Amino acid sequence: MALLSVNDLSISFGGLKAVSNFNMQLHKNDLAGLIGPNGAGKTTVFNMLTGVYLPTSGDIQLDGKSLVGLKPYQINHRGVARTFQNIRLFNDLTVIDNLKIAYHSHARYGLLGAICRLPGFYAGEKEIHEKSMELLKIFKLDHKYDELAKNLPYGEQRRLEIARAMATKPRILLLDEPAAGMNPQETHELMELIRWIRKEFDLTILLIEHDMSLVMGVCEIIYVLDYGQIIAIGTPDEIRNNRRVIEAYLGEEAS
Ligand SMILES: Nc1ncnc2c1ncn2[C@@H]1O[C@H](COP(=O)(O)OP(=O)(O)OP(=O)(O)O)[C@@H](O)[C@H]1O
Repeated sequence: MALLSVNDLSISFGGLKAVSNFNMQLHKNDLAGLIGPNGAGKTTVFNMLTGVYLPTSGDIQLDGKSLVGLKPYQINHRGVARTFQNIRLFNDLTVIDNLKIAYHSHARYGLLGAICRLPGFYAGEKEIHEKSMELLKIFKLDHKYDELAKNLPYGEQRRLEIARAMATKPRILLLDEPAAGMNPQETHELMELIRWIRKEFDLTILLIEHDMSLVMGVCEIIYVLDYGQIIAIGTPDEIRNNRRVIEAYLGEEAS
């Protein structure tokens, strides 16, 4: 059975049908891409998968259970985490505090434990600190744990955002344009990182990306959207040579 099964998902905004009959099956450990010209509907798909938008029709199932109608935090607790096209860090918090917030959303001690500073609170805090440092090490940000997020260079902010998503222990990670604003060297390192976290954390990854070197370099299966509809699904080689895909991108260049 597919881990994530998306069936005939559609959404309209007023008269605009932004996504029509979107279907997708992601299996455990898949590394998939979602591409398409500007305005094709890619982020809208992510927003439906994560509960930001309620689909007009269709279903999204994780392990056979519907996610439709759940709040974003509930979907996150079920195992779906994401990053955003425009980085959304807590800019005035330190690097490590950005991670601790994500861990706290899954902390075992309750509000009473925190307010009354019960023993479980201190044990929990120590564990969260240690886990945050471990994750920062993986993302090569441990030496910057004490810096404000806003002072990190752009590529590091993107890495911190992925680390924060990983702190919620997802089974599926959705990355919205992870290479945006990165130079070729940073993009190359990001590719390695994506491959590595998929393997290390036994993760399923779906990414939106305009950087074709990254998409073609890491994704095993690619879904192509144009005007809200899937126009092709295939391996990087199949997609590279697909006439409809080439035409969709040529149309974008011409406009
Ligand atoms: N909340 C909204 N209200 C109205 N229209 C919306 C809303 N969200 C998205 N749209 C429209 O839906 C369409 C798809 O937008 P979306 O942002 O999903 O495209 P995209 O493929 O992610 O584009 P890009 O690559 O430029 O980020 C666009 O026409 C957009 O204007």
